[in-house]
Amino acid sequence: MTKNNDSYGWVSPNDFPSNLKTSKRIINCMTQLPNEIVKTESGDWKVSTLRGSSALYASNKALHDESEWETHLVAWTGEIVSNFNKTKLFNDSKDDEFDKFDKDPLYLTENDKEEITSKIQESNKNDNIHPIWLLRKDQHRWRKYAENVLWPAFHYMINEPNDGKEETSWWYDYVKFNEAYAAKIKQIAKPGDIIWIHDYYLLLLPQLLRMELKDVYICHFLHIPFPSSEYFRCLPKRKILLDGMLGANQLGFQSYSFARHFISCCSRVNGYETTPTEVTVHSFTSKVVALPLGIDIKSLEKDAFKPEIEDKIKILKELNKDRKIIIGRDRLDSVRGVVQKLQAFELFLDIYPEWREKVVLIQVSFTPYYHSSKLEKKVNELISNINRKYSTINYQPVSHYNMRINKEEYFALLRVADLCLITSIRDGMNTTALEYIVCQKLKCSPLVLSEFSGTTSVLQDSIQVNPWDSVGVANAINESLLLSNEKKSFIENKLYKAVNKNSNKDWTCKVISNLMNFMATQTSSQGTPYLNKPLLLKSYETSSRRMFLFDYDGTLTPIVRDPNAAIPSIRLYDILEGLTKDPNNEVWIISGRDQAFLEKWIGSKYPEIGLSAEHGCFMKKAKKQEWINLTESLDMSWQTIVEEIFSKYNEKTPGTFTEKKKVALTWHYRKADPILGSYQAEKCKAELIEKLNDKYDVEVMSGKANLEVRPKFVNKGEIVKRLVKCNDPITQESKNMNELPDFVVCLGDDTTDEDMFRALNKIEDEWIEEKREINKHGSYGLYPITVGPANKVTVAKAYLNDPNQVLDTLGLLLGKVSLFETGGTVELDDRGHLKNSASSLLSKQNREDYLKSK
Ligand SMILES: O=P(O)(O)OC[C@H]1O[C@H](O[C@H]2O[C@H](CO)[C@@H](O)[C@H](O)[C@H]2O)[C@H](O)[C@@H](O)[C@@H]1O
Repeated sequence: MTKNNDSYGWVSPNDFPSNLKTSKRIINCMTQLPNEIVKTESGDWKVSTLRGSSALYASNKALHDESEWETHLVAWTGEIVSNFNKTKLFNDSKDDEFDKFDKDPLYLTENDKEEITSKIQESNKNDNIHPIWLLRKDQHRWRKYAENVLWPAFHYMINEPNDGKEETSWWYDYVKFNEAYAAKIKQIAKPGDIIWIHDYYLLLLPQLLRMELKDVYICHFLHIPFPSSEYFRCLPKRKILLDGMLGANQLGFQSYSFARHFISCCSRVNGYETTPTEVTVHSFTSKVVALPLGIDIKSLEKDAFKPEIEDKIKILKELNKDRKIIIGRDRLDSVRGVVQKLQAFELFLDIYPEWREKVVLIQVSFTPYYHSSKLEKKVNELISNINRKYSTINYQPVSHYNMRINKEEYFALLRVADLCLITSIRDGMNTTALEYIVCQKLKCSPLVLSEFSGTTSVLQDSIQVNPWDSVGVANAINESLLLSNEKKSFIENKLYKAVNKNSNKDWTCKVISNLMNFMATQTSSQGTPYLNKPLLLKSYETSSRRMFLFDYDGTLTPIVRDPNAAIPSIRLYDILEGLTKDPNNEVWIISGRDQAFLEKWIGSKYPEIGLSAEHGCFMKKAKKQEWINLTESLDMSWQTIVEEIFSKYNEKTPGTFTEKKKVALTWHYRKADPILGSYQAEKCKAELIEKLNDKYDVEVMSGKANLEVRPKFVNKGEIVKRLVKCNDPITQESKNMNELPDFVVCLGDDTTDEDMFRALNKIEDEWIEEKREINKHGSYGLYPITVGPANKVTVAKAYLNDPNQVLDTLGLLLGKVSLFETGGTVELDDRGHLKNSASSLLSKQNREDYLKSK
């Protein structure tokens, strides 16, 4: 299918910054295809155009038809409707995992899928459409987490307290939904692609993609509001959701106030480093931008000013005689403020009697499938009241059309109106408001717009109201209807210019060019990615000589104020027990702690664990009693000098103390006043360096609210090197090829742990140089992983946020934790069952039986 070749005014792939690779392709990921798929009674597949989200689909279409970008669309099919069994497809019946009774015609053959795909491509005149098939019996399940949890919270509504069971099953489906997109995109993505993800159904997708794809540019755009951190923090999955979004290089919002809330959540909820326009997590920076969505003005003007519309306008005028027409068009859900609108309109007629019989409100509503009958009842009651109160024999103040009206009637209403009233209590972008402004370019009627709508960021010159202030809204209606023609056209002019300046095409171009400009400033599109846990799991399952090299404080246990209180949790013991039980696992703890601490809390309980104390000064092999001192022959006279300096600072700084180990000495200032503590630490460090550096072979290290001094001769990296490469870490006798580990997980949080990661990276480089064979997952199975905080510079290849996530990850390897708890990722079959799971296999069998029986 060919392009129009009207690339004028489009951002061009040739403008891509020269330091960046481009494939000249954009992969758009949307919640649903722009089509409805129906199986008719004759058994044919019918594909028709879906109503709604027109601005979004228009953006993809124009990119494909007019620009130089090769544009792809990845989207879910939506609920496939079978006319035989409509109710069944949409009912909420419990979907039993085994699909025992699932014999409905939703079983699609590969031929069915091909036929539907080609009909979709034909209907959109676009060959690059890639449907996502998720063919479970209860097709509605894929929407539930997004619509029952995210949507309300993002619109400042919190659900009733609940036991969380239902929400957990919705969450599993949400993860799977995102996962299905990731799997499809992985099949089609190429280096240099822009992957543009839309909206709140796909908040996990950016991170899922970043874990697996290299050299792609990911942007996400949220079409609904983003709430303040006080609301967002109520979501149990708040941290995973933010991390999911932060896999994107650029995050777009409808207005800066939404962007600001997002940034504040990143810093308040996840503790990340932020600026007013950026969030940085493990050296990876996401740009946060406010780019309000625009509409397709050209095609709207063409449609809204067609001759057929004039006839409809005439009829509307005749019906309403010389009365002023106020128009409202809203989805009937709790955030559109229809109740507030009706209350304000009633008040308007109460306090401005001169307008009675002279003004009508034509309210067009459509009830979404998730409608609340309570709301519908309230709206109907209010309308009856107003009409009862103010109707006359030839006048009815409110006409309510609760239906989807056709396009022509909609445009006629927007054009004939004397006022448009939008009182939403929260929305992202109200396209009715934008369309109204375009339709009013000749008549210039005013727009009264809620200040809680994201649309105000574009329509700054509209007459803005607080929908909660009925008197204020009533007054605004009166004043707007009394505006002089001159004033009206002055305002309309400004508003029209604002809408025109931000067309759908402008919005599309701005999202892309902002992303490109930002990427040009970044040295790498990657940063340190979040740990790819499914890959780690696969690698674990297919390896047989595994090593686990753990730092202790801040990695296996959270940092606490008192070093003596940082003792292992029951959960940690349970995990260490599981790991050591497997004869294929060798476990080491490589810590700054002294022997006594490690012996007491680890060695005495798990003699199978090897221990390294005081940053490599001492070692104790698994199942051995004796500790080996690697620093035996060294001069230790520096200890007295260090102790003296530390005690001087202890006296000067309340709350500080010295931890004296056998070799290393640590000065702790966590309990001191934070500002004084850091200040004294800097001075103390300088003094130590001055007194020690030339004379002794020791290192002064800044740790977590501490200063440590230990011999330079050994460090944690040296220990890692010996453990991985040698049969005996003391004699350093090398391992044979077939003795080398095929899986090494090395976890640490502190600067001293970077030595371990560096050592592991060096081993990997050597193995690459030696052209050693890689495993079937494309690596040597070496995993240097850093554990928060997010702002540190690291040489690790992946990150986890905190010790809790460390235990989750280890629990995953031991089969104690589900992948869903960790935010993905899982492989699915085309029905959304876990691939190769019992339910997937049974479902497949049922499908085959069903097809045979036909
Ligand atoms: O190598 P590690 O196992 O990470 O040990 C490093 C140091 O950890 C301990 O201090 C740190 O953790 C304490 C408990 O959470 C905390 O109170 C303190 O502020 C941290 O600096 C330990 O006391 C040191 O001996 C270790 O060298």
